[in-house]
Amino acid sequence: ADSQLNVDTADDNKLVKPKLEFQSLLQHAGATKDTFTMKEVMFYLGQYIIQKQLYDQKQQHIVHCSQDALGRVLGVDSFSVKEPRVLFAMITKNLVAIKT
Ligand SMILES: COc1nc(N(C)C)ncc1-n1nc2c(c1C(C)C)[C@H](c1ccc(C#N)cc1)N(c1cc(Cl)c[nH]c1=O)C2=O
Repeated sequence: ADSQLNVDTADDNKLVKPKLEFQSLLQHAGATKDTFTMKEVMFYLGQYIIQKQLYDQKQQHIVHCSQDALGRVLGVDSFSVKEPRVLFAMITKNLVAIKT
């Protein structure tokens, strides 16, 4: 099944399909389609975080999302943008690799 294919976060030619709640979050950030490259996913999520000012005013690499759909989707109350492995692990749980 598709969800068994591991989402290749490095290969920007691979397309991924966000699961339902994640899809609506990306649309909130301006996305108008339902399949993305990983770079596009990170771009829209980044826009979402900046637009909703979810970052910590003091330590701006910390994102607080416990009161936001982002926290429900990623399954954490906060995270640091400086931890790529942790970030990609949380995000890829919400994506399905598209067979191409
Ligand atoms: C709080 O963050 C920031 N705050 C500020 N202020 C001035 C307050 N300026 C820049 C950033 N910032 N730094 C990084 C990112 C951002 C914005 C776009 C959220 C992106 C990023 C991080 C997390 C997600 C998710 N969910 C999506 C994209 N990012 C990335 C991290 C990784 Cl691992 C891959 N690609 C990225 O763009 C960074 O390193």
